[in-house]
Amino acid sequence: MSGNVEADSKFRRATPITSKINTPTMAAQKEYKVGILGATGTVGQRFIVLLQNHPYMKIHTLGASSRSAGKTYKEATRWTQAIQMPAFVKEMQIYECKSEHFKECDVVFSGLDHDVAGPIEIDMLKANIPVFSNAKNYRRDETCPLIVPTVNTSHFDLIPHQRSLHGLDKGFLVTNANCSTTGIVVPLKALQDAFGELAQINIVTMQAISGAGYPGVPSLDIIDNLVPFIGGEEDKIEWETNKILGGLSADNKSFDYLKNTKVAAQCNRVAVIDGHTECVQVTFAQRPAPSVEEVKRVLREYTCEAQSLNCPSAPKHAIHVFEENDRPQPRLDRDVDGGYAVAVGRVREDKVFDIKFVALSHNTVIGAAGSGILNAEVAIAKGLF
Ligand SMILES: NC(=O)C1=CN([C@@H]2O[C@H](COP(=O)(O)OP(=O)(O)OC[C@H]3O[C@@H](n4cnc5c(N)ncnc54)[C@H](OP(=O)(O)O)[C@@H]3O)[C@@H](O)[C@H]2O)C=CC1
Ligand SMILES: N[C@@H](CC(=O)OP(=O)(O)O)C(=O)O
Repeated sequence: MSGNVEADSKFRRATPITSKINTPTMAAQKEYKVGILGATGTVGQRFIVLLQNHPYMKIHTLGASSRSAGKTYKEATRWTQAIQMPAFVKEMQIYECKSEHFKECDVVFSGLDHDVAGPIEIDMLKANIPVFSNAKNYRRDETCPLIVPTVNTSHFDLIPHQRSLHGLDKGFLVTNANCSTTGIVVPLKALQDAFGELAQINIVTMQAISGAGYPGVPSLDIIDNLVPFIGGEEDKIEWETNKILGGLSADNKSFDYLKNTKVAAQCNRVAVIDGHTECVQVTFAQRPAPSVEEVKRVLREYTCEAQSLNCPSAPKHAIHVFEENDRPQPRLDRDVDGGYAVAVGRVREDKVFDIKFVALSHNTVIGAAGSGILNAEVAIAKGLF
C-alpha cells in the first residue's frame, strides 16, 4: 500500500493528461497573454494541452519554423497527444519565432529545438519579454537560473541581477532542467534538506521515446529493444544536479554549485511512450546514514514553495511514495498529480551506497512544459511580472 492517499486512489490507472488545475486556485490579478515557441512539437503540444483551461494564462501567439509559419495550427501540426487537439487552437495562425510577432505577450514559453533556440530566446529577452525555456542552450549560463519548480524556486532571486545586466525592467530568461535531471532532483532535494550533504549519487535511467521529440527514435531501433545511449544526457544529469541543488551567493548574483557531491549517470532509451524511470543510489555524508523509514517519511513530507504560494498547477504532493514492490511503473504512475509530481518506490537499503529507490517522472509535464508553466506561476506569485 502506498503512503499517499492520492497515489492509492486516483492514480492507479493511466489517465491522459488534459490540464491539471488545483482548486481553489490562487487569485491572479490579470490575464497573462502567452506565446509558445515551437508550438507544433512534442513539448509545444503539451504546453497547449496543459494551458487550455488555465485560470489566468491564455494562449495568444503560436510560433514555429518558417515551414509552418502562415499555416493554421491544424494544418501545420502532426498532433500526437492522447486527447483531441483543443478546438480554439485549430485555426490559430502560426508565426515565425521573431519578437515582433510576440510583443503583445506577457510571457513566452519555448519548446524550441536546441539547434535554433539560442538566438530566438535572446531576441525575446531583448524585447523585454519573460522567457521560460525547455532547451538546453542557457542552462549553464552564469546569469541564467536553471529551475525545477518543486525544487529551487529560490533561484528566482537572481533575476534582478540578470535584468540589470541586460538593462531590462520586465524581461528575463529562466530555463527548465533536462527531463531526467528533473525526475531525480525532487527526491534528492528532500533528502538533502533533511539529512545534509549527499556524498555520492548513482543514476541509471530508462527514458521514454517521447523524450526524443517527433518522429524521434526509429521504430526498428526501439521495438523489441533498448538503446543504451542518449547523446549528451549523462553529462547533463551529472552537471545540472549540482547547479539545481546548490544555492545562490549572498548577493544573489552567482550560483553556489555543490562541490562535494559526486553524481554519476548512465542513460538508456526504452520502448515506453511517456515517463522516465530512474534507478537511484545515494550515499549520505552524515554518519550513521538515515534509515529507510526515515528516508520514506522525509520524501512523503516534502513540501515546496510552489505549494505554499498556492500556484494552480502545483502538485498536492511533489513526491508520491509507493510501498508496492512493483511500483512505480510508467504506464500506471506517470500521471500522479497530473504529471507534476515524481513517483518514488522501492526505497530500500543498498549494500554499496546507503539507500536506493526508483523514481518516475512525466518527461513532458514536470520534465518539460509543466515545469515551464509552474515556474511562470511561481514567478507571477513572487511579483516578477
Ligand atoms: N521531449 C521531451 O521530453 C523534452 C524536450 N526538451 C527540450 O524541449 C525542446 C523541444 O523538444 P521537442 O518538443 O521534443 O522537439 P520537437 O522536435 O518535437 O519540436 C521542435 C519544435 O521546434 C520548432 N522549430 C524547429 N526549427 C525551427 C526554426 N528554425 N525556427 C523556429 N522553430 C523551429 C519546430 O517547428 P516545425 O514544426 O515548424 O518544424 C517544433 O515546433 C528541445 O530543446 C528539447 O531538447 C526538454 C525536456 C524534455
Ligand atoms: N534528452 C531528453 C530530452 C531532451 O530534450 O533533453 P534536453 O532538454 O536536456 O536536451 C530525452 O531524450 O529524453
